[in-house]
Amino acid sequence: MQAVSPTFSCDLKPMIQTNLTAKIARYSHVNRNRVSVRCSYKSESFSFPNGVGSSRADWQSSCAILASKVASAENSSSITGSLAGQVAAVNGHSNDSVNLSLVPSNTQNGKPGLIQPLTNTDLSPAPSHGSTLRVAYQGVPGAYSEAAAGKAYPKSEAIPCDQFDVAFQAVELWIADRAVLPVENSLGGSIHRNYDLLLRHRLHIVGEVQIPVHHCLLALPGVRPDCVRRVISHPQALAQTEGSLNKLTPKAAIEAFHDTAAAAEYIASNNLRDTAAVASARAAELYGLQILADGIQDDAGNVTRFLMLARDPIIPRTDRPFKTSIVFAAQEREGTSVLFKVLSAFAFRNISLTKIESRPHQNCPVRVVGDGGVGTAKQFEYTFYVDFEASMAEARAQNALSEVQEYTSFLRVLGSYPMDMSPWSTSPSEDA
Ligand SMILES: O=C(O)C(=O)C[C@]1(C(=O)O)C=C[C@@H](O)C=C1
Repeated sequence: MQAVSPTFSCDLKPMIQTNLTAKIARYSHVNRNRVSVRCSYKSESFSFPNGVGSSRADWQSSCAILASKVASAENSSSITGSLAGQVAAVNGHSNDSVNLSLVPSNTQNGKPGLIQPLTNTDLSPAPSHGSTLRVAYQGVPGAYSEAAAGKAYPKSEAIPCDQFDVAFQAVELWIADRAVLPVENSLGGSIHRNYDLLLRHRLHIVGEVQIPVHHCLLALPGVRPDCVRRVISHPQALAQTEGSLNKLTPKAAIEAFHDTAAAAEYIASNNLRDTAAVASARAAELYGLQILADGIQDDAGNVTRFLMLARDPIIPRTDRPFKTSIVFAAQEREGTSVLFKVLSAFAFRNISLTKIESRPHQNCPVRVVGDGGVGTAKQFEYTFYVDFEASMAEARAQNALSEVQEYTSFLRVLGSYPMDMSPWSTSPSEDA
């Protein structure tokens, strides 16, 4: 074992070690007495003074708890960076309701730098945070997901995460109280990754928000559209502006980026005069870019639907329109008719479906069927995601699901939640 501080010794996987060592070093400086750890990653046996188990999961959660103490000490001594106050309204949502200051920013030459999104090496339970709701979203400030988080939870602290998976984990590990993540766009279609993650994680859908997505083409001040050789953005945003980009920058290469606002920030921080980003007007303002073209989405009514996720479900009600989301896999013996039977269970009860999505079955994506002496047929296996317009508090929804259960090998209710019936800029739900 290698000692890294008087109170901490470990033999860790390098990535964890680097991260933790740096944090411990800083933490020790702040409050040396509260860190006392002895651990070993490879042998999977650890001894923490507070007593942790011996599994890898225990180890990971112990790392998380330890790192949270670091974060806690750091937070109480020196949270500095905040973009709050620098940001303007986006998509009709006033920024005065969204606090963007959670993640401490870097400092560059003594000045506050850019907010760093959470990464999965940062995940650790957060310290007590008072009563402000913390909402994880994927992207950096200026992303549409941040606007969605602000619409869903107007008085919240928005927590940027670098990946969708990190936003899920942030809620599971109590770093955040909610996550707001996109699932579909009216032009680009479904965001499949989030469907897969809904199944992999155990969070509940507690609401939905839809926001109009109004894209701009952004570049450094002084750059003309004909100088643009490359356009970067989130793949969904590029898909939603394909027609406009063909006209505006026909010769430019199109490249995918993590999120729209990160693309804008990348251009600004690297002073790229030949590159433009597809992003929001708020991203232009945040990162000091000019708007070369406004409203470049291929359909004026471009809208993205986001799910609000929490550790606990809400109690379904019947006094307002509710939607329920389920996921299921077919029972093998039901064969190809299972989808028809499931959909009939809703149709007979006059329950409208609003969405159906199929994804490869995570455990068994292909099933080998028969062998008539001419080779082996391979049948693709799916999990189906269905949204229907009814509350789980209604008998017709409960009866439909009892019937669906007969045809399925697996059925999970992802959530029963109020539909977003709001005009664009108001909050859809007080329950969630
Ligand atoms: O990149 C962003 O700004 C996001 O919030 C992500 C995202 C997406 O994943 O679809 C969200 C809404 C828009 O449809 C474009 C991109």
